[in-house]
Order: sequence, then C-alpha cells, then structure tokens
Amino acid sequence: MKAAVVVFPGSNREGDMARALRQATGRAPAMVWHAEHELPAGTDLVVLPGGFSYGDYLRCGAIAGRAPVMEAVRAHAARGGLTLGVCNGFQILCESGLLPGVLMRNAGLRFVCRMQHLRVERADAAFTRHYAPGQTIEVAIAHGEGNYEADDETIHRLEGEGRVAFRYCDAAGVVGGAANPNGSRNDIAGIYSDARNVLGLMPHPENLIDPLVGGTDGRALFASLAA
Ligand SMILES: NC(=O)CC[C@H](N)C(=O)O
Repeated sequence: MKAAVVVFPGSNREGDMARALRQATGRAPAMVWHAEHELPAGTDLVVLPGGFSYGDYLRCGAIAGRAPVMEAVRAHAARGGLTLGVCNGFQILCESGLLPGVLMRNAGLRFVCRMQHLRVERADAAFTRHYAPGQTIEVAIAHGEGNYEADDETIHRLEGEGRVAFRYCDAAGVVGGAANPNGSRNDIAGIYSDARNVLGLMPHPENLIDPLVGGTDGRALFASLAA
C-alpha cells in the first residue's frame, strides 16, 4: 500500500494521519504539497487530512478544492484510486465535487471538540472491512463546519445506494437527537462516492489508534486500507 498525504497551507493533522498510515502499512506515506501537479508514481491511496486549509477563508475547503494538486487527485479517484478525506479533507472532497453536498456551520454555531460515537453503516467497503456492520465506535471530532447538507434528491440517492458510511449515534448505538453534534442531515458523519473508492468523514479515526491517547477504534479503518 503506497499512500500519499496532501498538505495544504493550514493543514494540521497531516502528522497524525502519517502516523496512523505508518502504523497500519509499515511504511511512511509520501507528503505531497498542494502546489504539486502530480502524485508520486504508484500511489494507491490519497489522503486529504484535517486542518484549516487556507485559513478556512470563503468556506472550509473551498480554496483547497481548487488547488493545483486537486487535478491529480481527481484523476486518481476517477481511475478508481482509493481517496480518503478526514474533516477538512471531507470538506475539500465536497468542495472539489468529488463527493456531493456541502459542510455548513455547525447548527449550534460553535466549534465542537469532543469524543463522539459513530455507527458503522456497512463493512464491505475498502475502508471498513475490519469493522462489523452496525458496530458502534468512539472517535474524536473537532470542527466548526461539520453540518452535512445536500438537496433531498441527493440525500435519497445516498441513502438508497447505501453510501452513508458512518452516522452519529450515542454510546448505545442509537442514532439521532442529542447524539448529532452539528445538525447533519440524517445524522450523516461520512459518505462514499458512487463507486465507494472515495470516503469523506468529519470525525478523526487517525487520532484513535493508540490506547495512550484514549482508544483504538480508529485503527480498523487503516487496517482495512492496508489489507
Ligand atoms: N479538524 C478539522 O479538520 C477542522 C475543519 C475545519 N477547519 C472546521 O473547523 O470545520
């Protein structure tokens, strides 16, 4: 597994992401600056990490979605290449058109930083095969604009095609209500592209890979990719 992590001005989770990838794959990912026009030859997995790319100006991910490197990321995804966007990376995937919908300001208009339970909606994608379908996991969230919104037709299509990857839930696995930290439609925490080779999610699995820092529920995502 050859992974590449794209770094934008203002990214801040690229180190955490690189560590999680190294733990799972046994090799350090390539770090690719946003101004590049190409990905390293033989890249299997492209990761857009979390952070505050371009200072979150305009709207989180809006400028990064148009960065020079995104042409190569788009071509990689179009070839069926695995592409993962976490938090700001999810926002960038939506802003670049690689995933439908948009991440708006959290419904409570506050930055939310806390532990959060998620329900794994399916475990047959390249990103989730080391989880069990319906499994409840606990990871971290840290975002100001995580409120997933799309038009009704898009939501129906995502639901109908089984493209919701993770939903916000409580410790018992119950979805909805106060367990939704940001107002996302249908409690959506992450979605797949139509071919399921692109995954965007707001929570941070890369921060839950070591018992020393609170848990290991994020590990299975990276183990799935490395398998
Ligand atoms: N941790 C992150 O990637 C944060 C994403 C974005 N800056 C937000 O606040 O919504």
